[in-house]
Order: sequence, then structure tokens, then C-alpha cells
Amino acid sequence: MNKRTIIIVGIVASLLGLVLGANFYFMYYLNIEEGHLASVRALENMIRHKMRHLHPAYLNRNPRFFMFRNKLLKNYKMAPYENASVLWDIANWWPQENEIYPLYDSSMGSLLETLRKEPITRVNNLARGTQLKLLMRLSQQQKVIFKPQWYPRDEIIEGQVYSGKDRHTAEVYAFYLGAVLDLRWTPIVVGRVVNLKTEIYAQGDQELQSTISIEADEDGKDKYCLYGKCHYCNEEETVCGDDRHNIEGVLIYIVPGTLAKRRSPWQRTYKDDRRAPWEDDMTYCKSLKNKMETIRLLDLIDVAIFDYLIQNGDRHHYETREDRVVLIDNGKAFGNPNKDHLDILAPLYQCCLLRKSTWDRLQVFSGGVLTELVDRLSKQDALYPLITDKHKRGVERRLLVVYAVVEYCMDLEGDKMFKTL
Ligand SMILES: Nc1ncnc2c1ncn2[C@@H]1O[C@H](COP(=O)(O)OP(=O)(O)OP(=O)(O)O)[C@@H](O)[C@H]1O
Ligand SMILES: [Mn+2]
Repeated sequence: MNKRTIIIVGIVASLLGLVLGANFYFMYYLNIEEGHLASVRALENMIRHKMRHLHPAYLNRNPRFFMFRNKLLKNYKMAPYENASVLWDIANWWPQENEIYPLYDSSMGSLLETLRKEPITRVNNLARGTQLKLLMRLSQQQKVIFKPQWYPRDEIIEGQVYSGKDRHTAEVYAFYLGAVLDLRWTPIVVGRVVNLKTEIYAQGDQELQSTISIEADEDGKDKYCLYGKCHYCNEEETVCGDDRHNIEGVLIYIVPGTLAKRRSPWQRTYKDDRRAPWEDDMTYCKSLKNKMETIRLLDLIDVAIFDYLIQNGDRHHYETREDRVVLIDNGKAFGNPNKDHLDILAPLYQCCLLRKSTWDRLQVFSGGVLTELVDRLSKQDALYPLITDKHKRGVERRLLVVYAVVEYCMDLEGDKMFKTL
């Protein structure tokens, strides 16, 4: 054999080795159990493989997005108003099942303005849930929930996916993301800079006032700090005003109607040394499919995608309105832009079911459009930018993971994974 032949044979042999090696690698991980991969690790490898071979359509812009973008921008555009209570009457009639507001409605831009502008006339502690929140009344009438800022936008929350306190702007982001993805199941939320002295303390009842400390700082100027009343509230952990007593927070419109709280089948144990059954059992969904209505399962799978994009890993319970799932409490999102918690997507990759409309919609906003559009919609918010560029890149990266997981499911189930319920 001459030198050239040896080189060619060498290359062919090593290519063969690579192909075989890679196949063995995949066969090792593809320890298929009734069509499902045996472990989360194997799944992660499979997803990584899928991500490397994503069809360009998932990476590029879909021209169909223009139509949606223009309508959305028009719908959420800031608009003046004359009578706030008329708008509140309208908005309180909006909810239908779990849809909190209509797809397009000429009152939306004005309604958002009422939440930004109307005077805060009464404030109480709201000891519901575990985190600090206040109940505010606007113009002596409309009740809203207030969640304050705890962290700067670029704070990185270490630890578990559910660690830390609320990230207030995540609630606003969730509202606009829900609007874009047509998961209009979130409450309507605006960011607002509020004065702790004149708008909260002065309008607060005695109980609230007793959870606000007023102390003189080095310059002898009063400093207002709120610690509130809730499960995790304590005098050491406070929200303090700046030199003009201002704090950032979000006003969350109260969803009219009755909400029912249910334990999530994908609940975490919240203990470092104990894992939940769903974390190790890739066939976990099989028994759920018999126990739970498909429509509920489809709702929870939509929720999983939504939560995965924003990295909310704290949906231990979910709430329903007229038997459909609502997206209440989105504050534990955007903790660490560098981390993706794939297991938030467990409902999707374990059940391999997805609402057809959700899948169609997700594909409209490929190629960077999703975060660009949420960014443009939220430009009018007092707290813009809601999240850092790193977090925006995180959302886009995770959208590709969602595409890859759906591709993985399509390999297993074909088109029958898509449902129209
Ligand atoms: N916009 C809303 N409309 C109606 N009810 C709401 C709204 N936001 C919150 N609630 C009610 O208040 C409860 C507590 O709110 P939320 O879940 O945001 O608090 P949390 O302190 O984050 O709770 P947890 O610690 O359980 O996560 C909810 O379970 C819900 O019943
Ligand atoms: Mn919460």
C-alpha cells in the first residue's frame, strides 16, 4: 500500500469508528422503555443531539410573525382614558374560563394606563401565599395585588430552581409573554414606582403601618422600610425606599371569579435529599393519562412550556378557574440566566402531548422574534427593561429546547401527539 492509500484507509476507518462509536453511545443511552428513554440524563443527551440538527425553520424568522406583531403592538399600545371605573367594569367582565382578557380589545391600552396612573387609596398586608404582598385599592375601588422589588435585575439567584424571593418584573414579563403566546391565562400586570411613605404608609391601615419601620439614616433623614406580614416575612428582610422613599413593584389585577388550588402532579419535594417520583420515572405520565382529563393535562403541558421559558420552577400548586388552569404567581422566574432547568419541561417530554394551537403559535415566534416582541410590548412599562439581555438570550435558548423536545416527541408519537382540545 502506498502512503496515500494508507491515509485514505485510515480516514475511512476512523470515520467508521466515529459512526459506530456514536451509535453505540446512543444505543447505550437509548435504553428504551416502552418507547421512552430510561433516564433524564439519556433524555438530555437526546435533546442535545436534536438541538444540533434543528431544522433551519426553527432558527430563522417566520414571516407569519409580522401579522401577529402588528396586531399585538396596536392592542397593547398605551392609550388615554377618561373614566377608570368604566374600564374596570369592562375588565372584570372579560374572563371566560381561564382566559383572563380577550385576544384583542380596544380597552386594553387604557386599562393598563389606569393601573399605572390611578391613585392608591388604601393599602393592607395580604397574608395569602408565603411571600410579602400587599392588597391595594385604586381610586377607592379596584383591588390589585402589589409585589415589591427584592433584587436588582442582574442578581443571580444561586441554589435550587425555587430559591429566593419573588422577582417582581417576572410578573409583568409573564403577562406580555402570555399575550404573545396566546396563553392569556395570566393576570394583567403593570410595573409601577410607588412611594413607600406617601402611597403605602400614609394609605395603610394600622397593621400595615406596624410592619413598616421608620428610622433616621446617617444624615438624619427618615428611611422607610417594609417587612410586611406573611409566612416568610421578618424584620430582618425589608424593602426600603430610596432617598425619595420610592420602591419598585408590580400591580397585579385581581382575577375575578373563584379560583381553586390543586397540587401539581410534577410537584418538587423541596428537600435536597428526597426526589419526587416523576423525577426518576420517565413513564410517569402513563398513569396520569388515565387519571386526569386530557384537557387538564394539555393545560399543564402549556404551563410547563411557559414556565420553562421563564424558568419558573416553583409551580407546586396550580390554580384553576372554571376548571381550566390559570397562570397565577409567576414571580419565581428569571433567577439565573445561565441555567436551564430541563425538568420543568417534564410534562411535555413525559407525556408527549401538546395542544396543536400552542405548537403553531410557538413556531410563529422563532428566530429571536419572541423576546424582541415582548421587549417592544413592554417598552411602555415603568419598569422597562423588565429583564437583562442575558435573560432574554436564555428565553430564546430555551425556546429552541422546546422545539427540540417536540421533535423528540414527534419521533416517538408522530402527529398524533398534537391535540385540538
Ligand atoms: N391576580 C390574582 N387574582 C386573584 N387571586 C390571586 C391573584 N394573585 C394571587 N391570588 C391569590 O393569592 C394567593 C397567593 O398568591 P401567590 O401565589 O402569588 O403568592 P405566593 O406568596 O407567591 O405563594 P406561594 O408561596 O404559595 O408561591 C394565590 O394562591 C391566589 O389564590
Ligand atoms: Mn410564589
